[in-house]
Amino acid sequence: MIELGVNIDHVATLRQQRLTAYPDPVRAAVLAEEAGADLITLHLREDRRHIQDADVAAIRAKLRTRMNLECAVTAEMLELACKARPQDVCLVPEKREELTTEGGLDVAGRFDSVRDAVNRLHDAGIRVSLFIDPDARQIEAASRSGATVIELHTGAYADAAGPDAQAELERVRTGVVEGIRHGLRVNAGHGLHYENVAAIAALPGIAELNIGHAIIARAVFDGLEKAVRDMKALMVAAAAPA
Ligand SMILES: CC(=O)[C@@H](O)[C@H](O)COP(=O)(O)O
Ligand SMILES: NCC(=O)COP(=O)(O)O
Repeated sequence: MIELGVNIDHVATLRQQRLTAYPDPVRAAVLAEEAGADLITLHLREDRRHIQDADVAAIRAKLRTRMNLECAVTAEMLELACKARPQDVCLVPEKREELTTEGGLDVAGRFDSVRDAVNRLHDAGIRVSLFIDPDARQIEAASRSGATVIELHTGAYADAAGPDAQAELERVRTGVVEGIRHGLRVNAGHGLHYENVAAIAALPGIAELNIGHAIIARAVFDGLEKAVRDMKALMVAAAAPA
């Protein structure tokens, strides 16, 4: 069955905006699990704009499902990830000045450093996913790097309108087929919300969707548990039979 990873970064964004102790991303992670999240995703950014190092340890200790820790390919982050020992690490690109993650990791262009990072994380017993654009060259490089999972960046699909959205959906569909052809587990995420998720969840072979901003935004009005349950129900209803 298709899995939902709930990204709780933006609970921490709200906390960091005032440097208060609330809202607590650990509580958010626990509530999301209780509402049907299959895993919890969090992004420890180099600038620590939302998730903090202490959150990673606290959430790791509490989770009953699994943790998908997103981080950049840097010595500091790899060290922290190996120490935290999440079940999954998703390597992502990062720019300090960006509003949100722009595009996928350039695995083909940074091949040696990505392959070394994958090896190091595998040696620590951590499964590795690479957050990449739905692009045949990047998928091939991801497969050569030794990673067993890719997460296709759906931001371009989410931002597109009209016929462009259909073209971006086709890019993701082709990416899923290509990833599976390389023997990879194929996940997707970024910018997915209650109106655009069904078409992605319906792609045959897609394993997991990681969704944060839209769920946390919906939670303001509906509560986190309902926001998670409703997203999961949309995904499951749309998903192609295995
Ligand atoms: C890699 C990714 O898509 C998410 O981690 C997302 O980046 C989280 O939100 P911000 O980009 O606002 O940190
Ligand atoms: N990897 C994508 C993710 O975790 C969530 O992205 P978003 O839904 O917050 O855009």
